[in-house]
Amino acid sequence: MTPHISAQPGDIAETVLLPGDPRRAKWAAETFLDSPRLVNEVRGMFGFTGTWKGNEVTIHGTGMGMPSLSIYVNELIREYGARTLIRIGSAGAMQPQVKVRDVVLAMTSTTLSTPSRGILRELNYAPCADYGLLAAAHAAAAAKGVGTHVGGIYSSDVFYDERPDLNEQMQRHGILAVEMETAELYTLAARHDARALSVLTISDHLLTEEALPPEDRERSFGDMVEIALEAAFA
Ligand SMILES: O=P(O)(O)O[C@H]1O[C@H](CO)[C@@H](O)[C@H]1O
Ligand SMILES: O=c1cc[nH]c(=O)[nH]1
Repeated sequence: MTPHISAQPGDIAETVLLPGDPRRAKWAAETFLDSPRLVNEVRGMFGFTGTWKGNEVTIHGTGMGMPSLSIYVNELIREYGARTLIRIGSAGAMQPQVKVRDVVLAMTSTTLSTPSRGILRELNYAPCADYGLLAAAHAAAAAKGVGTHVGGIYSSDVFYDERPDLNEQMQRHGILAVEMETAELYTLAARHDARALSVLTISDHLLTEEALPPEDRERSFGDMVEIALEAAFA
């Protein structure tokens, strides 16, 4: 038990899928896992453990933003032994070829800062995905025929951005999409010798200003859940 997770030792699988939204965790567990059982609900942050094709999987919310994700990922890795951590998140497209509902596999993530800045100090550390997970997710996405993009994303500390000049530079440098957690997830996984990947679905478009409603973000991104599960056990 930790300050934020009430699961008993053994209740959390080595493979953990990590949506920001705890209600996406509930939906994904009830939709894709066999025999899902609630293992955490401290602060309303749901975690469920079940099986997928006979493999044990936990799906646990992280909340929004890197400080919140950092709490859950530290506890999942250090106290519960999680070894494969795959974020299943929503993101805003930053390039015209990236469409709403496309999938983005984050190879790396640019940031202004992460909670790890305190230990990395002046180092511009480049967080990167686990290559095996990335390659397996790409193969799974291709087999599904989902519109998929692989490349760099931006992990922001704010949803309501007030730096259009920075977005312009990132668009110029090929950043595919913006979300709020991946840079810290990859940094923590590297520090603890775990595997990590972010599989994202585009929910908003910064150029066209399209935006999906909350219920779609919670309950309709099934392709990314299946891609994450297939990658985890490839
Ligand atoms: O849909 P989730 O996984 O929460 O991800 C994205 O959505 C939230 C903002 O609406 C941020 O957490 C961002 O990273
Ligand atoms: O535009 C968006 C969409 C999802 N998540 C973000 O952080 N930004």
